[in-house]
Amino acid sequence: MLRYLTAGESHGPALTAIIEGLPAGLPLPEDYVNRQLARRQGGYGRGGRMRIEQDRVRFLAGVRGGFTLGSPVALYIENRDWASWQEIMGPGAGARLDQRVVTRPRPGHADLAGALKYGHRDIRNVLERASARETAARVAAGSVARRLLEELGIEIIGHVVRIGPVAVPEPGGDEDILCTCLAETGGVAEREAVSTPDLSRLRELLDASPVYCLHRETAEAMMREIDRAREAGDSLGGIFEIRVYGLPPGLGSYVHWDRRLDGRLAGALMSVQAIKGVEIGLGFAGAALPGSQVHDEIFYSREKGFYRRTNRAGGLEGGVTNGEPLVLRAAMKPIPTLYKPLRSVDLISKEPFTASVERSDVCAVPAACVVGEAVVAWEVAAACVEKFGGDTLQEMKANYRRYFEYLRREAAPDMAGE
Ligand SMILES: Cc1cc2nc3c(=O)[nH]c(=O)nc-3n(C[C@H](O)[C@H](O)[C@H](O)COP(=O)(O)O)c2cc1C
Ligand SMILES: C=C(O[C@@H]1CC(C(=O)O)=C[C@@H](OP(=O)(O)O)[C@H]1O)C(=O)O
Repeated sequence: MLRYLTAGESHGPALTAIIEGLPAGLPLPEDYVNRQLARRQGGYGRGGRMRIEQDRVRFLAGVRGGFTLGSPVALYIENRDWASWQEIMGPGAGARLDQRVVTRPRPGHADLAGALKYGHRDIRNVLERASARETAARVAAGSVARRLLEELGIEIIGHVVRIGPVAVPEPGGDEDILCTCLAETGGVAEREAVSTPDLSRLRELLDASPVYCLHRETAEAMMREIDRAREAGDSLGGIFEIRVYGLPPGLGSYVHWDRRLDGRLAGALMSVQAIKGVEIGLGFAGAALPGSQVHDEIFYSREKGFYRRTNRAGGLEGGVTNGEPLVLRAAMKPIPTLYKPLRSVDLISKEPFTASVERSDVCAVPAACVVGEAVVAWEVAAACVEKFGGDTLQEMKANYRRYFEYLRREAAPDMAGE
């Protein structure tokens, strides 16, 4: 079983995670994880904190000579902002603590609900852990899962499909992803067509840039919208889409509610801070259509085996992967910390106030998309470990190969050479 826990406060010394259940022998360079951490930090619309942090992972346990040992992997990401917060966050926090107590809950954040739940009179005790700073640890853990999936030929790609009122026109189809990459500086890279079987160019583009969207014009309009929100002291949410390619049929199960992969994926995405909706395949649009326009008809040829011409189910039927790419979308609400003040009430004095803000992201949908890729990678890798098991990567790959041989024998005898 693959599992992980994270710990760490936003302005504490560091974030940590412990991962358990990885096979031994998985090549795991720190730089691989660092590339994903850098992608999460980027994206148009982020605030001042991202200029302070330079997230880099350090493996404290479970990795030796660049390979996993089969023992728990402990990882560590330093908070550079800690240097400015030691007096407030450190064990010696004393006199200054009284002056810096936070008693003004922000609507939309965990502040009020968290303070009431845990009996805190200083909202800092809530916001430090509720903060999406924690997603750096989740991306690090998810990158480890992603590395494992790469060994099995499984690819994960995410892209932004909506920022506030600006959405990409319907993507062309399942066959092609048209990708436009935007650097944080606002530079727009060449528009390129990338076909799904050849994902290497797309991966290169995405590695180079954290902000991406299917269409150049739309991406530019999204950035203008973020500028407008910043000038108005407001914030924006949006939607991102995650696709997973190269999956075998048969991950997850219909036999029990908590083994359904659709539920696990939706839960993982929904657990990301500020995510308020998740769709699989057609999702909510399917509710308005007749069944004949929703379900993916099944075809068979001796060369291909069973196949579909459409993928409206988003790669999942009965909570089980059906061999088509996974297509998942998540909706993020606008950032709750606003420069434009919203009304609230002081936790202690009960006096009404309008909030003042020191710094905040205006829009973090591209960053959330990278987090989305990570949590999806985690769930898919967990399902692979369940199905293919193995104490070593070699054993897991051999089990994986045998399963494919079985599928070929059953479904496409010609491909198995029979
Ligand atoms: C990558 C990322 C960055 C975020 N940045 C901020 C931020 O700068 N300010 C803020 O108030 N909320 C930010 N949020 C959202 C809050 O963390 C989130 O709204 C809060 O934890 C409450 O949880 P909920 O929105 O799921 O109810 C961010 C979320 C993500 C995923
Ligand atoms: C630190 C990160 O995001 C933070 C998430 C966050 C929140 O309330 O969720 C609030 C902001 O923190 P601060 O108040 O320190 O600027 C963001 O910068 C990060 O993504 O690494």
